[in-house]
Amino acid sequence: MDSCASLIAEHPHRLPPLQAASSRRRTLAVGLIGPGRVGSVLLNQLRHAQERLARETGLELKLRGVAASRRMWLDCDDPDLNARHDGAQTWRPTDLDEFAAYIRGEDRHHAMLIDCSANDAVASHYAEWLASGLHVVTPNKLASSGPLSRWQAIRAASNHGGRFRYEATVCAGLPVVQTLRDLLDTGDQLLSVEGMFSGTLAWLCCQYDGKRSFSSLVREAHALGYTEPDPRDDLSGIDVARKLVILAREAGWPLSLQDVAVKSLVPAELASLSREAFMERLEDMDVPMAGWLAKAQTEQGVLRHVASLDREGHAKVQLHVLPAAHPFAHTRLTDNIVQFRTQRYRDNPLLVQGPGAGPEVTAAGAFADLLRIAESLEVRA
Ligand SMILES: NC(=O)c1ccc[n+]([C@@H]2O[C@H](COP(=O)([O-])OP(=O)(O)OC[C@H]3O[C@@H](n4cnc5c(N)ncnc54)[C@H](O)[C@@H]3O)[C@@H](O)[C@H]2O)c1
Ligand SMILES: N[C@@H](CCO)C(=O)O
Repeated sequence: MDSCASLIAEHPHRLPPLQAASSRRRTLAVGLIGPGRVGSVLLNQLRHAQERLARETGLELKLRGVAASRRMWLDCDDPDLNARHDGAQTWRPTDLDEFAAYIRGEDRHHAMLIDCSANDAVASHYAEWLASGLHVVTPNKLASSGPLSRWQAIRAASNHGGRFRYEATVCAGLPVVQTLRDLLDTGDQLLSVEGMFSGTLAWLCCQYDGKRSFSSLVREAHALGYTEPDPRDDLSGIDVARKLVILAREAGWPLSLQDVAVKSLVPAELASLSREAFMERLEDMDVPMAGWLAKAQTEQGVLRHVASLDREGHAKVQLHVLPAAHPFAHTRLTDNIVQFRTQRYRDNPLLVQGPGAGPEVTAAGAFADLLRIAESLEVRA
C-alpha cells in the first residue's frame, strides 16, 4: 500500500496530504533554551509531533539539545532523554556559544534555536546566531522590545541569514504579529492598535470580585503559568508595554519602552524588592486593588487593563473601569483582544481575540513559527 492509501486506511475520515511527504523530506535540528513552564511544554509538543510530522509532511525534527541557565544537555535526540533531561548523563555547564555551534553542526541552514527564557543575555546572541545562518524562534519579548539598535541589528542579520520569528511574544498563541505582517505586506497601513494584551491581567480582572483577595489570585495566576517569571512584569504594565513596542516596530515605527506611558499597579515600595521578597509581600497590593474594585462597583462597571498605540507615537497602558456594555467587558478568563485600525479596516477594525497566556498556547505559537520556517527549508535530495 502506498503512504496515502495507508494513511486513509488508518484515518478514514482524514484527507491525505496535498503533496506526498516523501517528495518534501526536510531535516531541522532544534536546540531549546529555557526549559521552564513554556519550554518544557514545547519540548513535549515537539516530541509528540515528531513522528506525525515526518510521516505527513516529510519534516524530520531532530531535538539535539536543551540549555537551562546553569546546565545544558546535548545529544537529546532520544525522546526519553528529552522527557527527563534532568536525569540525562550528557550535561555540562551552559555555554551558549558551544550550544549554538553544536546545534548548528554541519548544516547551519537546517538548524534552529528556540529561546524560551526571559533572559536579556540570551536575546543579545540573536544577531550573531542569525548571521551565522541559524534560525531563531522565541516567545521572549526582550529582543523585539529592547534597545532599538539591537533590534535593528537582529532584523538586518535575519535579512541575510537565518529566519527570525516571534509570534508568541504578543498574546501567546494568537495570530497577532502575522496578522499585522500580512496587512502591511499586502499594502495596508496601520493607523492604531487598541486592546487588552495581558492574559494575566485579563484573568485577574475577570476573577477579582472581592470574594478572594487580589494577592491570592496573583499567586494562582503564577501557578497556572499565566504570569511572567516575575509577576511584577505583568502587574506593572511593562509586559504589555513591550507588546506595544513589538507591534509598533513591526509597523516600522521606531517606538521604545520609554515612549510608552504606563500606569503601574505595583506599589512603589514593592518595585525594587527581589522577586522572592515581592512575592512574600504580595498582600500589600490588596488594599489598593480593593479600592479599584470598589470604584468599579460604584460605577457599575468592570475592571479592564487596556493599551493603545497610534501612528503619532502615542502609547498608553493602564487599568480602567469600563462600562458593563463596553465590548472589552465581555471577555472570559485570559482573553486578549487586539483591535487593528488600518486604512482598509478604518471604519470597522479587524479583531483578534482569544486566550492570551499559558504554557500550552504559548508553546503552540512558537511551534507554529517553527513549522513556518520549516516550510521554507530546502528539500533533501
Ligand atoms: N507564560 C506565558 O503565558 C507566556 C506567554 C507568552 C510569552 N511568554 C514568554 O515565554 C518565556 C518563558 O516563560 P515561562 O513562563 O516559561 O518562564 P519560566 O521562568 O518558567 O522559564 C524560563 C526558563 O528559562 C531559563 N533560563 C533563564 N536564563 C537562562 C539562560 N541564560 N540560559 C538558558 N536558560 C535560561 C530558566 O532556568 C527557566 O527554565 C518568557 O520570555 C515569557 O515572557 C510566556
Ligand atoms: N504574562 C503574559 C504572558 C503572555 O505574554 C501575560 O499574562 O499576558
